[in-house]
Amino acid sequence: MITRMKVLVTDPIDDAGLERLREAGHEVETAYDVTGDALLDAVADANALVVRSGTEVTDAVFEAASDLVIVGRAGIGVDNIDIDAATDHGVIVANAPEGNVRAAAEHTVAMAFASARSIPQAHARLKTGEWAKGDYLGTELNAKTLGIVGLGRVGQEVAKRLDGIGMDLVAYDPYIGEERAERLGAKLVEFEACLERADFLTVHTPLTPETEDLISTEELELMGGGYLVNCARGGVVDEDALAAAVEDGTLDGAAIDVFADEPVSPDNPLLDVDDVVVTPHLGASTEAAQENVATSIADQIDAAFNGEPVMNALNAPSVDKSAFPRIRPYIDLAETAGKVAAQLLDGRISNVEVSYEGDIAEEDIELVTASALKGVFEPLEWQVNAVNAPRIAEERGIEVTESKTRQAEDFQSLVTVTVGNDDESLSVCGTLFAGEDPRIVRIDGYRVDAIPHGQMLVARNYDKPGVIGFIGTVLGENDVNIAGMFNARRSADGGEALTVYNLDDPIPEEVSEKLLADERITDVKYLTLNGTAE
Ligand SMILES: NC(=O)C1=CN([C@@H]2O[C@H](COP(=O)(O)OP(=O)(O)OC[C@H]3O[C@@H](n4cnc5c(N)ncnc54)[C@H](O)[C@@H]3O)[C@@H](O)[C@H]2O)C=CC1
Ligand SMILES: O=C(O)C(=O)COP(=O)(O)O
Repeated sequence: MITRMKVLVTDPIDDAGLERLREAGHEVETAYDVTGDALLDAVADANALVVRSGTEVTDAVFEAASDLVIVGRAGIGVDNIDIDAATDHGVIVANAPEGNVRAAAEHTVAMAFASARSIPQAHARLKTGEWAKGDYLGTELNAKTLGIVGLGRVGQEVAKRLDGIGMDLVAYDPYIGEERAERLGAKLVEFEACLERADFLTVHTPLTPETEDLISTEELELMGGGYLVNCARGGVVDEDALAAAVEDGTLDGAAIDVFADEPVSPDNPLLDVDDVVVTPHLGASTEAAQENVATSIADQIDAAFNGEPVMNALNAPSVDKSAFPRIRPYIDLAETAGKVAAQLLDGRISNVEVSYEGDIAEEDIELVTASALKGVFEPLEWQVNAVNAPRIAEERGIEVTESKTRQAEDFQSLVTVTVGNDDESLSVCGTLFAGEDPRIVRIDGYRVDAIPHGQMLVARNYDKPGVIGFIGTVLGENDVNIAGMFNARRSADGGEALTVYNLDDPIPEEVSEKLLADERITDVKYLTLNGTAE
C-alpha cells in the first residue's frame, strides 16, 4: 500500500481535517502564512498541499514541488491556484464546493441587513457611548428587489433565504436555464436589467477573466441607488469605482467581504467610506463550514494518494464513487494495453484510439481513457499521469479517439488501445478474467493469452519447426528463465507468428542480436511492465 505521505497545510483549516489526514497515516505539517521562497522550500518534499484563499499557488510552486500529487482547496474559490500549471505538472486540483455554501449565503444575508440598517456604524458609535438613534433610518428588504449576479450554489441559497423574507428576485447568469431560476422564484434577466431593477444587488460569480471588474462605474450608475453586496470575490467589483459611487450617493451603501488584494491594505478606498460595511473575508468562517470543507479535502487527498477518484477534482477525470470499484481494474488494464502498444509500434505515434466493447462500454470511461494515454506516453519517457495525459496529447498534436459498443464478441468486456500514424498502426486488446485478472488477448491481430506484467518478450517469427526451441535455448544460455509463453499464428502454413514470453529475469542486450541473427525471427521487442512475473 501507500507509503507515508507528507501533507503541507499553508492556510488554517479545521482540526477535524488535520486529524483525518493523520488518522489515515499521513504526515501533516502546518506552515501558515509562508510566502515566496519560504513557501517554495516548505512545499519541496510535500505530496499534497492544502490551502484556503490565503496562499497563491503559482507555477513556481509546482516547479518546486516535484512530488506533489494534489492541491486541496478547503473551500470553493480556486482563483488563487494556477490550475493550468497544475495540469501541466500532472497535479490534481480539488476543492470543497458544498461545505461552506450555507455559511456564505448566511453571511451575504447578514451583510445585506447590516448595510440596510447601518448596524456596524450604529454599533461602533454606541460602544463609544453615543446614542445616535436619530441618525439612522434604515431600509427594509421586504418588498424590495434583489438582483443576483451568478445563480450558482451560493446565489441559489441566498435566493431561497431572501425570497423567504418577501423580496422580489431577478437574476443574471448566462450559464443557467430559466427553469432553474423560476424554481427559486427568480426571474432570469439580462445583466443591465438586473442592475437597473435591483434595490439590492448581490454578486456570486467566481473570479475569472470574464468576471474581473464586471461591476464598475457604468454598472453602478445603472443601479442608480440601493445597495451592493459582494461576498464572492474582490476583483469582480471595481473597488475604486464602488468607493466613489457610495461616496457621491450614486449608491446608498455597500457591504463587502472580499477584496482584490487580501489581507486588505489600510489604504483601500472602501475602508474610508462610512456607508461601506466591511468584513475580513468571513463568508466561510463558521464552525460547521470549516469542519465540512476540511474533512472533505482530507478525504480527497487520501483518495488521491490511494489512486482513487478525487470527487471534486477540477482538472482530472473523476468517477462516481459507487462506479469506481467496477472501473478500477480497467484503469490498470488500459494503462498496460497502452504501454504494450506504444512499445511494440516502431513508428511515431500521432493517433491513439481507445475502444471499449461489452460491459465496460456502459461505464463512465473518461478516467480509463486517460490511463490508456498515460500508458502510451510513459514509454516515451514523458512526465505523464492521468491528470495531464489528455493535455499532453493535445499539446503534441496527437489525435485521441474513443469508441464504445455494448456488443463484445468473445469477452464480457474488451479494451483495445490502437496507436499509430498515417502509415501504420498497432492494436493491443485486454480483458479481465473473472472480472479482475488482466490478460492481453490480442496483439496486432494475433490472438494471444498473456499475463501482462514484469519482463516480457514479444517475438515475431516464421512459423517453422524449432523456432520456439531456439528462442528458449538462447534465453536459457543467457540465464533468462521463462515463466510462461504463448505462441499465436495467423495461419497453419508456416507463415508469420507472434510469441509472447513472460520472463523471470531482465534480458541482456546481446540476446536480441543472437535472436535476430536467425532468419526465421523477424522482430524482437522487450517490454517492462509493473510487477514481476509469477
Ligand atoms: N466570502 C466567502 O468566504 C466565500 C466566497 N465564495 C465565493 O462565492 C462565489 C460563488 O460560489 P458558488 O456559488 O459556490 O459558485 P458556483 O460555481 O456554484 O456558481 C457561480 C455561478 O456564477 C455564474 N457565472 C459565471 N460567470 C458569470 C458571469 N460572467 N455573469 C453572471 N454569472 C456568471 C455561473 O454560471 C454559476 O452559476 C465564488 O467566487 C466563491 O469563491 C464561496 C464561499 C465562501
Ligand atoms: O470558499 C471560498 O471561496 C471562500 O472564499 C472562502 O475562503 P477562505 O477559505 O475563508 O479563505
